[in-house]
Amino acid sequence: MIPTATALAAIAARLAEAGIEEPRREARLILAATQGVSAAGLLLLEAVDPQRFEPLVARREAREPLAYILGRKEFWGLDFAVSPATLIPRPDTETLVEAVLALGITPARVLDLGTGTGCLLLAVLSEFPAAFGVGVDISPAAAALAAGNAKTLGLANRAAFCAGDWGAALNGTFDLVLSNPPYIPGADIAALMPEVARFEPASALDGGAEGLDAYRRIIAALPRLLGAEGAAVLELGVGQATLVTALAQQAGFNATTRADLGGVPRAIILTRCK
Ligand SMILES: C[S@@+](CC[C@H](N)C(=O)[O-])C[C@H]1O[C@@H](n2cnc3c(N)ncnc32)[C@H](O)[C@@H]1O
Repeated sequence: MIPTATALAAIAARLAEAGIEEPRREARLILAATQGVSAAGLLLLEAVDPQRFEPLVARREAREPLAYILGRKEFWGLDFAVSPATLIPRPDTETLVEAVLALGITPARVLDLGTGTGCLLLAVLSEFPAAFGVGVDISPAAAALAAGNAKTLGLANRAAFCAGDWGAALNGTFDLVLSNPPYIPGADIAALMPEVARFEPASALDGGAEGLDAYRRIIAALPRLLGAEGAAVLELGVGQATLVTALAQQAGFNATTRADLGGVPRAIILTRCK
């Protein structure tokens, strides 16, 4: 055992050396998780066991994302299990939940294409207690992860998850279609931070040559999947608002955008042109 303060300082120094942006905060989170206490509880621990934290610190030094190491990530105030099968939920994606709430509708049937952890669908279901949702992902492991999250969050009776290629296997229409598709141009992925480029799956990131492949597929499916009064809310990558708006308008949709906290148009809201 070593004194907690000594361990904290040593871990933070190693993480800083590895280029981690918030080394002390992450050191605290790793220590707390491995000693089985909360971050506040760590203050009361006089000594910690290095054997427990060492393997996790080594993984983080190698730039594996903290969320994969701890296996959890918060989104919209809800706790999600995460795994390398899919993207780690991002705060920017909460802009889509805000956009849904701003629509002023009460959706009964919600579809989430590329559901990943299920974070978007489950956050929206948590806001609409009478809604039922379907989440689809090309990765069976992601669909299973999302189903587990629905169960943990007490939403399993209102959510179904399946593996599939966007909406290809689905029949029927939805009041709300959500998607945070892969939208990074393929050639840009290698230059992203190591946590993303080396650890998050290409299937969750790679949007093809211009980053627009998934939008083309999803927008083409919307006329069939969206009810007459329905709305689709899709996440946008930086600088994609104009191009995705053009794709949506060509397909017969009105498009508006909503900015994230950084002022970037992050969500595009599509409704049928009347
Ligand atoms: C950017 S991630 C978003 C995950 C989650 N919705 C979120 O917001 O954190 C994109 C997701 O789309 C899934 N995906 C990629 N291609 C797909 C396809 N053809 N059909 C269905 N899902 C697909 C990926 O496996 C990944 O989970």
